[in-house]
Amino acid sequence: MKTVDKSYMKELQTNHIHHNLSVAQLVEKILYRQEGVLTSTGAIRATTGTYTGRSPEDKFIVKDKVSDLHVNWGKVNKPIQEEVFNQLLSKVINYLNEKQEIFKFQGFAGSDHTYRLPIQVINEYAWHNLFSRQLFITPTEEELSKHQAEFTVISAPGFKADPAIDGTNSETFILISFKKRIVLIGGTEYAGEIKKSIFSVMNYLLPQQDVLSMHCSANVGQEGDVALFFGLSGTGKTTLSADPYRKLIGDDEHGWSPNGVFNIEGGCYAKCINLSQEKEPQIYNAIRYGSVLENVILDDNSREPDYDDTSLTENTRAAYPLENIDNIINPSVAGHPNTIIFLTADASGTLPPISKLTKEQAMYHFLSGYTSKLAGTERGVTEPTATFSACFGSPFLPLAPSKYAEMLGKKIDMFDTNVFLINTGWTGGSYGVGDRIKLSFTRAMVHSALEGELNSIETITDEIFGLQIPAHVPGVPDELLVPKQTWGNKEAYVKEAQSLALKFHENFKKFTLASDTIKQAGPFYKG
Ligand SMILES: Nc1ncnc2c1ncn2[C@@H]1O[C@H](COP(=O)(O)OP(=O)(O)O)[C@@H](O)[C@H]1O
Ligand SMILES: C=C(OP(=O)(O)O)C(=O)O
Ligand SMILES: [Mn+2]
Repeated sequence: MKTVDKSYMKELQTNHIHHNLSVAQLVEKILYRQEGVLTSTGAIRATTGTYTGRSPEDKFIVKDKVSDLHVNWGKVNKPIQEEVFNQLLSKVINYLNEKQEIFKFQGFAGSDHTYRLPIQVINEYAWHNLFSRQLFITPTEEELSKHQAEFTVISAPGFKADPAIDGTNSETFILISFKKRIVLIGGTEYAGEIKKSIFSVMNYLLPQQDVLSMHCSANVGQEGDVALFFGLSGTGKTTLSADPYRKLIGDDEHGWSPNGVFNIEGGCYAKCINLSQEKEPQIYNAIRYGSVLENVILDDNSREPDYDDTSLTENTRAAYPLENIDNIINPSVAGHPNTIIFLTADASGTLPPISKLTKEQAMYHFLSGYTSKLAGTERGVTEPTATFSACFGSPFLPLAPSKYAEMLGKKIDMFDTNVFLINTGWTGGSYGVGDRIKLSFTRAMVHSALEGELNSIETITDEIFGLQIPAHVPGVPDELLVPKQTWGNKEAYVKEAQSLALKFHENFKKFTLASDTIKQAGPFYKG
């Protein structure tokens, strides 16, 4: 049991806290408090005002004796002083004390009992408390009776900071103190901050216990074969892990321990943009009583969601517990991965839709974490922007990327895991000219990879990226597999691909400590 400084709890008045309200009670509160409305699906719909995605610029880690030893300070992990944190904490507590009622959820992060973290979330809003209940792991009554939180999230979106006085970047702040074991959130109603901040915490704590924490989804096949899908936001983790032929472990955050893989969460947080029953039936059907729709537009009368309407944001979301998906594995633990898929939504349209990576290429691409940020999930991103996000999740990694990469490398070696790179982005040209590759084709590629159909198939070497492209994938036209063949203008293709190759090399310069074999596993084209 960790020692937790709970002195702040003394200042938080408790008589107005609703503890562990059930889903039904929370739904009732949300409606009564007019925080949200009931939709035709049975789900609640809430809107979040200005902030409809994460605010990475507003996220800080408290610099103290504890964090200073471990945190990889820089653009992602920006330091904030202890005094600044303490002052904001007491302001937020005063703010919450003035509320008539607030909401507390107690549960866990981590479905493997050996590694789980008892957490509590204190919310200003009932709908955020419902979100927390659905996204984290709900305790049994017995577990609840013994529950002692080892990390606390305090979320007070109605409290806005004054950067000049409070020392924040804006009115919004997401502050993590590893010493006090508190996440303090203010100014933003985007619910994703709540789950992703605990993910950041797990990315700090799990590696210390020899567990690799991963920004990936996971599922398990009929033979018990486990697949991981790494990828930044919008690359397809949630969509591709929901698969009628495979049991879902989780859609976003996992640990890989000496026992195997486990989900950190108890629910999913799916994008709703253009959601259809036909293309994504599992997710569509998961949206029902107890689910939370965020920034989805409804028809005024029928209250039917219009998933094509992006007038509030492209980052519309549905939060629901894992049990809302038909085929899941419960508890969300499984063995060691047989196959790892790196997902990238390449807006340049030059990476092959699927390629098989050598171990060195796997390490190279894991460290690179190339994708295009898609509109909506982060503040300020309005069109696809090329980005390199180490380990496919750098916004959430307090430690140096090499820490996670070393652990992954060892595990891939130990379990002889196959690794593929799948481009769920553009084909036939870059963003604006080409199209996003059809989901049905990506699904066919994923199936072939997971069924082992591509392990001994003939391959074509990509001249620019040096990637091994399978010459045939059942259910996918051959010409789609080689990007150059899909482009009308071959010269434009070469220019675009070479430009991306150079971006890879430029980005990789910072990994000075990587071995030569890994450094050499990058694109063939070097300028
Ligand atoms: N070929 C494709 N592969 C995966 N997703 C696709 C594809 N084409 C379109 N999409 C859409 O892209 C989005 C992927 O988002 P999601 O699965 O939520 O990503 P993540 O969980 O990695 O953030 C979904 O809205 C999905 O419908
Ligand atoms: C919730 C998020 O993750 P993802 O888009 O990967 O589902 C997020 O990045 O805010
Ligand atoms: Mn997701």
